[in-house]
Amino acid sequence: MSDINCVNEKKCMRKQKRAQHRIARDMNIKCCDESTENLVICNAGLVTGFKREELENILNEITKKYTIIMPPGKSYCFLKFDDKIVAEKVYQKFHGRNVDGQVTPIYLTFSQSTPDIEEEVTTTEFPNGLELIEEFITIEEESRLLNSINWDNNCDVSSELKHRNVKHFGYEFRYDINTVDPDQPIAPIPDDYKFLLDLFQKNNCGNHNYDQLTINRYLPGQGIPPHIDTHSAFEDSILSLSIGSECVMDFRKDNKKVSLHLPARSLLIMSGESRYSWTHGICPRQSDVIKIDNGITVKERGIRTSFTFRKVRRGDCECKFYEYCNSKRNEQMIDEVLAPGLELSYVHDVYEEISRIFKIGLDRSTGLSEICKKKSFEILLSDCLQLPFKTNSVDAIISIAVIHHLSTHERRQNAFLELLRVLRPGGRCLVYVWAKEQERNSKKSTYLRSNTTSNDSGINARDYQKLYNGLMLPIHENRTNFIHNDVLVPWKRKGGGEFFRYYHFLGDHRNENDATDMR
Ligand SMILES: O=C(O)CCC(=O)C(=O)O
Ligand SMILES: [Fe+2]
Repeated sequence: MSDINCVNEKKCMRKQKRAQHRIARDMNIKCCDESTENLVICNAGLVTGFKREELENILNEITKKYTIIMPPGKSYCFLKFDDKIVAEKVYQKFHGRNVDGQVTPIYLTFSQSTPDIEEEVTTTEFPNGLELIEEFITIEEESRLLNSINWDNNCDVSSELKHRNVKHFGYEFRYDINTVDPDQPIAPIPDDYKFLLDLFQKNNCGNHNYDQLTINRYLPGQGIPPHIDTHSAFEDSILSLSIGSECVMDFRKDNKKVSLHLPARSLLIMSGESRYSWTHGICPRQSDVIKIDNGITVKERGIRTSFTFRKVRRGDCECKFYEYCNSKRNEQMIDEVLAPGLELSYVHDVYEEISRIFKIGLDRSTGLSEICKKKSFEILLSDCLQLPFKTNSVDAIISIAVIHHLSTHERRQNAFLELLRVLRPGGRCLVYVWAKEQERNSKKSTYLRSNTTSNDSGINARDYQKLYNGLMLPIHENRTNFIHNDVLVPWKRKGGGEFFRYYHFLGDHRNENDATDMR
């Protein structure tokens, strides 16, 4: 320990609160003011350069029995002790104080749990289904390909993204919605590139009828965020030919990371597990560390151009990697056993919690009903699956923003049936739900238009998954297109922090339609 110096208490609390919200959002871990056997160091982690050994030295002064969990890429870390008395001791001794290895005081908070993750392990073993063919094309072919691209030609479907330039052939891959429209072909893959398609066939490079090509050009310092190419957009087997310069591409799954050196003229084949459940990305750096025969070295990056060939999918993805799949597979993961718990935690509890801000309401939430009662409004506490009305007894019903909170097709259908049951013959009903599609006649909805920050990162919501009873749900990025049918939508609180509400977006024309499916 060096220079024990307790800092301003208010500042400590402010930092603590901010970190608590971040940890709840990132890890779904609730921090608390009462003591538990878990602690979070809010502002020191692998990203801030905090070393496990330094932390061990500090903790060893108090106890030898603890577990340190340092999530990769995070500026905080977790400590687990055998009992809360020890955790309290550690809190008292270190919260708001300077410790060795950190330039600023560290802030601690208790938490209800610790993440169930291991640290990132770098391996050299290729993910299943990943293959790299070096010298796939000749130097002459490489320069022919490079010369064939005219980046100033705006006739092609091209765009200058924040991170790189791209051109598309066959179909446009829309980075804002992470998908292609299979019904809107664009200029086909140019004849100049047909020799590549023949080479793929000759070398048995996965799916042979590639009909979509994206050319990416990366300047030194540019990259592509980690992502999985949208399952519903493309078939299995995605090929990427590197030309002009080499680079290192990182593959990640769970806590595993594989950094793969892609030499110029090499062909990368991603299929099966590596295509469906590992992310791939290129870190925006000026240079890469690569292995050579007699050790490792640093290679400055040049301009790398990649030709990515894919086959546009028609119909649903049938992969077995459900938790990464945006085709209607998410739906299958939510069954009648999980549904009530999911809706309780991520719909009803949220509305109970926020009911204070509503002025009127007719709801399942006791909080909202209380407010109405106090204002002398007529109010019924009820569940949309069991309406407290006689059959054929109601003239008109308005159901606003309710049915999209039910998490299975059957439950949504039952809600519609329940509305129909109570409605008298000739009665009228208006149902209002969130739609998956947010564009009409190529015009974006107000919801999308009110987004002030562009989202051309190529990252899709899948990158923000949240674990619930073994169920993975993507966290939606507000004011962007809905990529998945089942998501958690964050509700930002004015004072910081957020609630997550479960939503099922209806109306995706390729998926079920809960209302019209009823016969
Ligand atoms: O540049 C590459 O090799 C990969 C490009 C890519 O992953 C993509 O466009 O989805
Ligand atoms: Fe990709």
